[in-house]
Amino acid sequence: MSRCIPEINFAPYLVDATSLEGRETIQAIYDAVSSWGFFLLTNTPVTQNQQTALLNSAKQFFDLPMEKKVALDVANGGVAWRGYMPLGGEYTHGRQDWKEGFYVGPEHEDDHALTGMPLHGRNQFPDADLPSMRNDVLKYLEQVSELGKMLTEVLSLGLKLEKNELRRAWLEPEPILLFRCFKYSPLLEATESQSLKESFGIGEHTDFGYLTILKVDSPGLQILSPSDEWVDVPVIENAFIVNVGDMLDQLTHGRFRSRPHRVQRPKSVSPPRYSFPLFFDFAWNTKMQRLSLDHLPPLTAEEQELARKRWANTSFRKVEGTWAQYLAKKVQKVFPDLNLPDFEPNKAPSTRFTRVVKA
Ligand SMILES: O=C(O)CCC(=O)C(=O)O
Ligand SMILES: [Fe+2]
Repeated sequence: MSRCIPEINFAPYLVDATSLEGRETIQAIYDAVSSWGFFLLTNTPVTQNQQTALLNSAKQFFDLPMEKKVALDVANGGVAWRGYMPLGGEYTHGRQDWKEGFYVGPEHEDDHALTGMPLHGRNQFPDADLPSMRNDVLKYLEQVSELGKMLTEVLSLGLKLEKNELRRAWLEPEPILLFRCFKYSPLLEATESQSLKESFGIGEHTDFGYLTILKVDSPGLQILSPSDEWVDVPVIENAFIVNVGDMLDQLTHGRFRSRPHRVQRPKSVSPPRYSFPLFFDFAWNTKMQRLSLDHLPPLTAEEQELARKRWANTSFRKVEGTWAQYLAKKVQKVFPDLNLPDFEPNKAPSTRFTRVVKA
């Protein structure tokens, strides 16, 4: 097994999914998610212009004076969970992450059927100070979300299902999108305490849901290889890092792997690092049911044992109920004072601990 994360060219699939090269692309993605749980994807339809506009907007946002940013604090956005996340505001396994964030979702009108539910509602953009940011970010989100839908078709085909099967089952009427802009500031050798110097941008974790589609501007992301070694993910301009979340691992009986990763802080002499994960998730009311994959060769005993070990580290016990129930449980951790409806059946495997916000 190579020590490098698989790098996959998406172009042949886009040109003709049924050609030999198109089918090889589907197989390469299937192999990557079944081993590393991660891959680098080049030549996607997400335009270079949109990626540059997003990066520039995010840089300008994080450069705004602090009072402008805290005016958009996620705490003011309520359960929509949108806005500015200050430095040190999030924890992974009880340790403070060292990054600032800006959280975005699709802009839901007040009459949207799910407005008022967790993760739905309006964004908090700095419209007065950075009037172009709203459009730059939302357009990018739209394009990457389209990419997520295409990748869902690829996974469907890879699992020898109908092209539209997973899209219909998982993403209708619309996927849940949790989009984040992160800024990781370099270490300040002179002033920081030893424990802070040893901290991560984001500590070791697995992602929670379906699929993460990540853009980064510089190195820092490390993933645990199939042979359990930490390896650096190289930076390829305009490429995306795609990875499997815990729920996708579960739904595929461990055929696709949700794997640990972490982010190192930039060295003291480096510029800040920016990254843009889109947590591309199942639609709100999607029923959580393991796929019926009996038409595929069964997993080997070793693969099954690896899956069992992955899940042993989570609080996953049952796959049942709707995706909303898992998400609400996660949001409830952030907003414990909220009286959410009965979301009991699932013990969400929330590996990321977030700041508590008093309602
Ligand atoms: O910043 C990165 O490169 C990765 C971020 C990440 O793993 C996450 O937000 O879950
Ligand atoms: Fe992650």
